[in-house]
Amino acid sequence: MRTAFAVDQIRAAEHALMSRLPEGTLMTRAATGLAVLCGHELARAAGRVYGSRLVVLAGGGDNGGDALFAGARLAARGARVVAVLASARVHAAGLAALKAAGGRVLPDVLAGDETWIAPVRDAVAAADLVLDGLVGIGGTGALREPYSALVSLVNTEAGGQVVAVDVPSGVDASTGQVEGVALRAGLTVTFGAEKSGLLVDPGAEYAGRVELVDIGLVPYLDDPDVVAFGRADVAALLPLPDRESDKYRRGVVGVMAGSHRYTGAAVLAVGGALRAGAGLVKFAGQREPVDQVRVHWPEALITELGGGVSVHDVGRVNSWVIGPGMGVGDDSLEIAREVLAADVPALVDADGLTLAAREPSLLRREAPTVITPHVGEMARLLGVPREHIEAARLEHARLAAERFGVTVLLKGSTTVVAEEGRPTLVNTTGTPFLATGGTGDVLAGLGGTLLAAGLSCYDAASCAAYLHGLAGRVASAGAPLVAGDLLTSLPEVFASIG
Ligand SMILES: NC(=O)C1=CN([C@@H]2O[C@H](COP(=O)(O)OP(=O)(O)OC[C@H]3O[C@@H](n4cnc5c(N)ncnc54)[C@H](OP(=O)(O)O)[C@@H]3O)[C@@H](O)[C@H]2O)[C@@H](O)CC1
Ligand SMILES: [K+]
Repeated sequence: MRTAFAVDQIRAAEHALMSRLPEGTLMTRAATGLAVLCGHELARAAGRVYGSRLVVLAGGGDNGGDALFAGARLAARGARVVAVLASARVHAAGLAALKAAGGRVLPDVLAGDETWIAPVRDAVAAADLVLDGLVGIGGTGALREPYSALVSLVNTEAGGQVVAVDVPSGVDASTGQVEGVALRAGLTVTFGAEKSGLLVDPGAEYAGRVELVDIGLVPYLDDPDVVAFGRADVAALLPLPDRESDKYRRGVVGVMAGSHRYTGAAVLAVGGALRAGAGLVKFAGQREPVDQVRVHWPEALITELGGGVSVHDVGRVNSWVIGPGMGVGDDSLEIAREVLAADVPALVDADGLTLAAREPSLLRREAPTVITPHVGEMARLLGVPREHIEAARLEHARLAAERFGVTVLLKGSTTVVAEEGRPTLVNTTGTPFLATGGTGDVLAGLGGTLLAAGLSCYDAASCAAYLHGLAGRVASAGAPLVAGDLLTSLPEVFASIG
């Protein structure tokens, strides 16, 4: 499991650790680790450290100090290092060390004219490696000049590897938010512990690969702010059938999905539930989706609603999945009320969420509830513009979890699972090719089966996101996928989890 922390947590741990160590120890540890990793990058890119070209961008705080000390170490190994100073108050000892090791300082960025641009651009374009020590966890708000101009220049001109020190400058280390410009790194070398903003888009995208340098902070950290599951975490939670299992013990999933317009949603949601290993799937819906589910999934038990047949006729289930393609009219609302009155865990998706935006009491349930909105649905639920949600995914997922008292799985470029009292989970599997119609229906079915098998909402949502993302990767292999491909990939994905 990867764990990540907010800036105030890092600061508290840093404080506790620093009080036990001679001054400068932590920066030495950080800069040493940074220099080693940069050395590897240079060896890979330029074949060797000796004679390679390095540009160090240094801001006015300790982030710049780390970069200057690391630059000094690489200069001592024969790298040709030039520093660009973005502040009049750069770390004095770091700068002295760099100069003593043979590093040079480029013309004054702060002179107020534009004479610095051409030499800095040439140096950045020719560099095997650019080290971004402009701003780390001390950054607040959008980057100011000249930091933002330097970052834009690196983003457009860098010819070699770009390494961010601790955090890419311009990315909020706690949230991953980017106001204005931020540095696009190929590698981020972070100190002590991962920062939450490195795991969540847009920050995660700017960070590139993340390497952690241990500086002894871990014993001083409290519970993580954000976690990401790995294969072993999912394997430990997934229920595998044993000799004692029968279909009822494995879990019975009720699926209420589809409508005369959207029959495919029902087929995909039922497929997701079956392929996730449900003991039994009971499908309830209108005639058209019923016909389609019957053809595609003879394994499902079917209840056709209407003509005096209601949700109650479905009988006992261990969980409900409700919403994909079910419609948002008054009939659908009535069905949603009946389903969500059941005393079993429920996963509410798609049209079910549109209905809940209309009638929030639908989500006020005694039994546990997972909601699986995409950004547009979340915008409707919370009544905020979708751009705000895209920019601040952690904040809005947590807000919805708190406001509605449910577990939230917010889909998108980074899928996030939020529940009060638990660290927010960030899903690291997936592919942009998953952004296509119907994939959410499969996810809903998958999550519903894990709920029926007895996983908590948090675990079910987190495992479903992980498995779904892996299925997307297997199905796409770098090419477009269709939602049905996920169903074909799921057996391989489950087998690989073991
Ligand atoms: N945690 C640890 O255990 C360890 C931490 N270490 C390192 O310390 C780093 C934190 O150092 P830090 O506290 O000095 O802050 P830092 O990130 O350099 O930023 C402050 C500078 O940025 C500037 N600035 C801010 N916002 C800005 C904006 N929007 N636009 C432009 N400028 C902006 C701000 O300017 P000012 O507001 O003062 O004008 C100031 O000059 C941390 O990330 C890690 O690298 C390691 O050495 C050892 C172990
Ligand atoms: K940085």
